[in-house]
Amino acid sequence: MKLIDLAGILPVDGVLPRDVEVNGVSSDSRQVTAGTLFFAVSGSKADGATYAGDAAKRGAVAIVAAKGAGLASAGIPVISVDDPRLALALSAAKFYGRQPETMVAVTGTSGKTSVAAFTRQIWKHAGYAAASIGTTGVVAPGRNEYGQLTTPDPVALHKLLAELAASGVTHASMEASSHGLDQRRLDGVRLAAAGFTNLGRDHMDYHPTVEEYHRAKLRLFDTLLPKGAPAIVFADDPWSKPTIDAARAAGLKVLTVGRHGDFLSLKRVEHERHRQRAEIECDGAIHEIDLPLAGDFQVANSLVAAGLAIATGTDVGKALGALEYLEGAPGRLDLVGTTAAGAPVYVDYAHKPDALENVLAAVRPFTTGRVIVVFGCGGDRDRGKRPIMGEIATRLADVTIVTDDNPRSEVPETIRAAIMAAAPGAIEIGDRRLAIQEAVGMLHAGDTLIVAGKGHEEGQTIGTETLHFSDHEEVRNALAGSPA
Ligand SMILES: CC(=O)N[C@H]1[C@@H](OP(=O)(O)OP(=O)(O)OC[C@H]2O[C@@H](n3ccc(=O)[nH]c3=O)[C@H](O)[C@@H]2O)O[C@H](CO)[C@@H](O)[C@@H]1O[C@H](C)C(=O)N[C@@H](C)C(=O)N[C@H](CCC(=O)O)C(=O)O
Ligand SMILES: Nc1ncnc2c1ncn2[C@@H]1O[C@H](COP(=O)(O)OP(=O)(O)OP(=O)(O)O)[C@@H](O)[C@H]1O
Ligand SMILES: N[C@H](CCC[C@H](N)C(=O)O)C(=O)O
Ligand SMILES: [Mg+2]
Repeated sequence: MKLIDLAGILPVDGVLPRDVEVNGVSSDSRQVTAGTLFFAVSGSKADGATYAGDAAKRGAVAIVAAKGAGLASAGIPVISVDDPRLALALSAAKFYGRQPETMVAVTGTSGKTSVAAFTRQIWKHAGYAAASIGTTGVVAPGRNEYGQLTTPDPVALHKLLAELAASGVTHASMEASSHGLDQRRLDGVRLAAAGFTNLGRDHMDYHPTVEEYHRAKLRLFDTLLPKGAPAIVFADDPWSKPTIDAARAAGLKVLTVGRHGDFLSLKRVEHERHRQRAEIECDGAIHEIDLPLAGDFQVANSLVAAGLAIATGTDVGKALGALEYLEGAPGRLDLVGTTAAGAPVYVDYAHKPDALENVLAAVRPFTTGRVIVVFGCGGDRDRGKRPIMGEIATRLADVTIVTDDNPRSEVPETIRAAIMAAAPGAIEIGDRRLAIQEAVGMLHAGDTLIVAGKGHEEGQTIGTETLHFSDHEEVRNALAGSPA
């Protein structure tokens, strides 16, 4: 790519000859090689401007920096912009070029991974080559990779989108995290539609208030979606109305789903143990769907996913019919096994209050005995959620075992103590393996066990070390060793 190709994005004129070759874009000086355009962004730990000299030494062709960054001494040309993160996202989109023709994104506190996975499955069922991108990684035809971030950084994202498009993927669904939206990671993505699931307490270590957290999520609707594009909004959440209002004000075509939904209206749900029967009305016609997943929230996620698929051209009957074949995203109310007496054990990714509340409520209807929960809270994350989750667990479960999640740099006992302070009667077992064994050993016929917080994760981070750890493996081992 020539520098001039970025003319619509960056004020390149007069900085360098127009035909200078740019052979890469990066915001990480460590990734810079000869010919890379380096973007100095200010982050949570460092200011990229500090690394301008490093980038220059490694052969950067120029530096894109915030106005007033004062990089005159870097020794290479500096292009000043208002928003270097935005400039990076748009430049990465331009540099890598191709994206799947139909891209959708979903945001919300809970359900993003599930909705992205369901949308991919619906499209696949309808015959499209489809991909999903999110917390559990990238899934596409012939591709299944573990990922680091829920919303990848724009350079990695656009490289991936170009690869997917080149491999024939026409439809892709992705998660839009509040960090990703705030940090402009999605700004260069050409979105056809977007979805909203719900809003609850999350990432209070990053967003100062829940209103600001909501505003970050709203960028998807009021800034990123083109006017007139469909916004699929779950209608039964306390934050649905402000989201609908904002999407309408932004000139979007708002399609609501759920019990209060107009586009896909949920008329009735009958719970069975590991499945549920739902009656969904669309355009005056009732569709009876046998959903092979447990949990009210999975009905909500299925409706948002079906809404996204239908709004981007999938036939209604095909989209709703595909719900009968859905597989849950790994580690989301994931039935790992049952005891000999038939008590189910689920691994679930609930690591925030609303998710924990939902998952515990979801299993109650089919639990004739006790609901038992094993969970902890991650270190170096929002401390405020710890007592809230302790209260929810003891209110909704019959037996609560408080254990370690990813303690990271914090003292595990301190994290547990903060949960225990609001969890009267809870049992404390720091070692997650022992906690799972103990819980499985307690199960009688009719009981349900939820091991919450780590879902699909394959490691446990203690200090700076991540050791292999899988709730799925631990549950299977405990079930194999359990007598009853
Ligand atoms: C707090 C946060 O969101 N951090 C993300 C952010 O980093 P940052 O911009 O704050 O970077 P920084 O470390 O302060 O450095 C500033 C700049 O200096 C650059 N630098 C740094 C060192 C150097 O030698 N040279 C150099 O150029 C860095 O590359 C960066 O551009 O941008 C980076 C690139 O995109 C991300 O990798 C990084 O994610 C960190 C690892 C992270 O843990 N993020 C989590 C909190 C996150 O984003 N989570 C969300 C939501 C999860 C969910 O609930 O689903 C997600 O989307 O995954
Ligand atoms: N629609 C929903 N409403 C409430 N809780 C939900 C919903 N969907 C999922 N959950 C709960 O949240 C957990 C995470 O679900 P999922 O991974 O789909 O959401 P996410 O938004 O991608 O979360 P994260 O931001 O942690 O990646 C599930 O394991 C379940 O406990
Ligand atoms: N994307 C989230 C995942 C949290 C998962 C939980 N197991 C924890 O470690 O707190 C985060 O990094 O905050
Ligand atoms: Mg996710």
